[in-house]
Amino acid sequence: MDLNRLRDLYPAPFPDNVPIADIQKLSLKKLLDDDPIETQKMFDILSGVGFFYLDMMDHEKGRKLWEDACTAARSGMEVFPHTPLAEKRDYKAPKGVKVLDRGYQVGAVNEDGTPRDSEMFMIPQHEMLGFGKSEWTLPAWLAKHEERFQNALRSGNVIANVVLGVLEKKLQLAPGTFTSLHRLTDSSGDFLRVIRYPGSKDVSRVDPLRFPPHKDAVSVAILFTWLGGLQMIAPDAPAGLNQFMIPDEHWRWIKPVPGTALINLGEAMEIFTNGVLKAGMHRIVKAPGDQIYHDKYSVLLVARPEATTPMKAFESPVIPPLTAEQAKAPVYNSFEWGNRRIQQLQDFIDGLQTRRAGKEAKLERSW
Ligand SMILES: O=C(O)CCC(=O)C(=O)O
Ligand SMILES: [Fe+2]
Repeated sequence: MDLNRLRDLYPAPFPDNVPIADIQKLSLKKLLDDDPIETQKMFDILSGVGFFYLDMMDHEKGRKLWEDACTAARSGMEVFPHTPLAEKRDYKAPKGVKVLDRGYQVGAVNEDGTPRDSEMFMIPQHEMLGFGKSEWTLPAWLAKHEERFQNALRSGNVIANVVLGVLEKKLQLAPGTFTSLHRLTDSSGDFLRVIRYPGSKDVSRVDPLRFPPHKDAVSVAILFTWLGGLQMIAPDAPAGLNQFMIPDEHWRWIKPVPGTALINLGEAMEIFTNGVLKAGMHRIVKAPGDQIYHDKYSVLLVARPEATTPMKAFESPVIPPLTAEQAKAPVYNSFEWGNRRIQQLQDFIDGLQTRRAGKEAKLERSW
């Protein structure tokens, strides 16, 4: 891969003196060919550590998605720093819709009006590709990039369904059990997210946490990122730690690998398989080493279950049946479930802000 063409995405090297996560790289071509060794590896990873790099370079569908992701990141570079905050904030999600599949979001804002930790915009797949009847349109500051977003969304759905197709087979579920719930045309809250984490000028004063520990409230997440900052919990960290209180020593850096996507599952897959598959916990901190001075961009594509899907376990010889206690829990549909999970994370973030500020503090949100 010609990294010279990607200088803008890799402005500084990843340092070699930080503890990195040991993450395997799988071949998209082999997964598409239903290679028994590669599909078994994927299943083992997704029922264990939860993250793998997917080589985008060994199949045409992967090369296409990689290009689309780089292009989406460059759209972010074009619009984020050059669009007034008020205009960005005008791109809102409708009230009550929490699944974060559309709109602009910014956390804390500096005194000079620039985002402190992160800013992001989301593009809803269903509307962006023109499915269903909808009045929805992109705001003016993003409209020029419409075709790029459409391309990335289409490519992302293809790759998510490769992963889901392998998983349903490994779980001895009927063909289509997962893939029929994640069609490109479904109304499901699938989205493209482009995130910018501003670089720091004064590193001594920065709060390292950019995005608190979380699991994604989705089925499959496909992440492209070029600078460090993303971390996962070390596989040998003690079990049962409070998700928000895990000490730094138990986190490992995820080193971005050119030409790959980082794949993890979200909590929907834990529910569908009653815990056989695992959603990887992750957080984002300031980029390591000299990367800290540069703006970091991420491009995330997610697949979610179709909106009316009941969020409960499927039956299969390899999925443990629900205990009597589990069976008592209410079953939400995918849309309700997604809204509740995001609300819970937001409540947590606001609680954290409040504790830090010593007084009631709610992040300003654009929805
Ligand atoms: O920016 C990243 O590396 C990951 C962002 C993330 O975890 C998310 O948007 O859910
Ligand atoms: Fe995430």
